[in-house]
Amino acid sequence: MFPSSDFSFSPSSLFSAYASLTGFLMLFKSMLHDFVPEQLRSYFYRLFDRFFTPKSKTLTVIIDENFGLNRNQVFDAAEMYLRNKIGPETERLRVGKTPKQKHFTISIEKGEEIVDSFEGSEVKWSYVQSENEKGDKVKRFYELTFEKKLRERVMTSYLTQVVAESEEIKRNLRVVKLYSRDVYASDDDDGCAGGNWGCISLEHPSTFDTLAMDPDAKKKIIDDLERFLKRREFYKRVGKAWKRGYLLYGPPGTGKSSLIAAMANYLKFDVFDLELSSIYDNGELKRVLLSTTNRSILVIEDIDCNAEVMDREAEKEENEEKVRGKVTLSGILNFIDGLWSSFGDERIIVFTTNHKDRLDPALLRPGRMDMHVHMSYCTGLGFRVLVSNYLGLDGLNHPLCEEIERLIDSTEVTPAELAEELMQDDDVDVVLRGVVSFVETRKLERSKLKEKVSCNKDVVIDDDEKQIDKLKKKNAGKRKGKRKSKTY
Ligand SMILES: Nc1ncnc2c1ncn2[C@@H]1O[C@H](COP(=O)(O)OP(=O)(O)OP(=O)(O)O)[C@@H](O)[C@H]1O
Ligand SMILES: [Mg+2]
Repeated sequence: MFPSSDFSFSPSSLFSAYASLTGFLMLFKSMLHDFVPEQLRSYFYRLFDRFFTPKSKTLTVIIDENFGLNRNQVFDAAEMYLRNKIGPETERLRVGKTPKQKHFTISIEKGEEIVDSFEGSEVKWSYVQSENEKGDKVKRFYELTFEKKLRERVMTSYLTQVVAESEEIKRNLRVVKLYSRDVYASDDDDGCAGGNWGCISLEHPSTFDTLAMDPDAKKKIIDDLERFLKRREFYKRVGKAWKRGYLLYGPPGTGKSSLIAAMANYLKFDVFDLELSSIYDNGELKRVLLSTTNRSILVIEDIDCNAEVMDREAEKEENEEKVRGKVTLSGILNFIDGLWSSFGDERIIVFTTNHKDRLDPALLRPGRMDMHVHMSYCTGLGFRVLVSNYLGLDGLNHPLCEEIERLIDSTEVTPAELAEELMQDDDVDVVLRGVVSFVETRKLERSKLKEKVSCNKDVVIDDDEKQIDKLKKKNAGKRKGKRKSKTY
């Protein structure tokens, strides 16, 4: 063992060691200059640099705005990704918005840095903008700096994660479009896919939160949509086109169209609303459908009401001449699961009908429409959603709600009718009394109607009508009186 004092260096010994090393290096350089031919000198200089320049532990990757003649996808992804990573230490930001944008766009200013974490280590982003002598911007790029040991992981996992997250952010910010063949170019049509369709922004406010329907059925639809989105590889593996069909059926005003809007807003998918009566024949149908885009919902409302869509039996009987100039069910089915169905990705097809029983069995065959969703009359639980949306009230907190829920569960009222009632007044008590009288009246009407049907009576029972009238008047009176004296 050496005594510890043998390892200590005095400042003077350090200085003299440094002086001799510097002297040696200068002598080496001058020898190099005098004795080594010029061609070999640069090689020795590089060798010299490599040994004596301190090694950096970090690596910096440059992400240019353009990649060849194209935009660099990683640059665009970084720009989007970093918006959500701006921390309190950032000192300068840029903010902007076009008239059509709903949200502000925030980005970092040149020279600013953003620190992100990846697998427990720091990665540092800085935004650089080079300028020429006149001050014109000539190049924009990001520098991504991280420890060298992370190189493989950053270049694969981290950058993949940046691109994926930026796609998700873009999807959430995207304005959903409603396409129709009846819409022509308007101020609002930027970003329309073109083709045979015009488009406007889908401003429908319906979401799964505002939709009054059985909570289990709602959850089933959301889960189904989620599963569908995640199954790109699955569809490829089993050799099925990546699309999903929903048949929404139920009486008018039960929320079929609202559900479509909720699906579009949830998935951020554009909606292509196809009016079959505007299509001349199967050939045109094919052209029109081929010009729809991926990640979209194709909607054909009231499929049973399209007189031109003949049932298959009738279609078989028609000769070719007659079928030309018509949209046939076969033409549509060919796009659902025939040869033409495999075009495009992430497609959703929705048919709606008020009368499922009138549909051709070919359309109802298992596997054709993947999910049949019954939009039924409002239930007590559905009413709670409406009360919360329209009155901003937790339904359970109002004494009348329990009575209404009970009434609703035992009669047939649509969410549309209840929504209408809930908008009648600003006073919550007045509104809920109105709902009670509306549902009571409906219940009485329904029971009398049923009675008439079951007894096969043609006679309208005067007393019943009077009773309904009386009830209506009484309830209207209740509503007026309520304005003066508040009970709840
Ligand atoms: N389930 C629901 N949840 C919330 N609001 C609803 C619901 N159903 C209907 N409404 C309200 O009623 C209006 C009409 O509903 P919607 O157009 O979705 O019904 P629909 O089933 O498509 O009717 P139709 O068969 O006549 O096309 C909606 O704008 C919404 O305000
Ligand atoms: Mg509808």
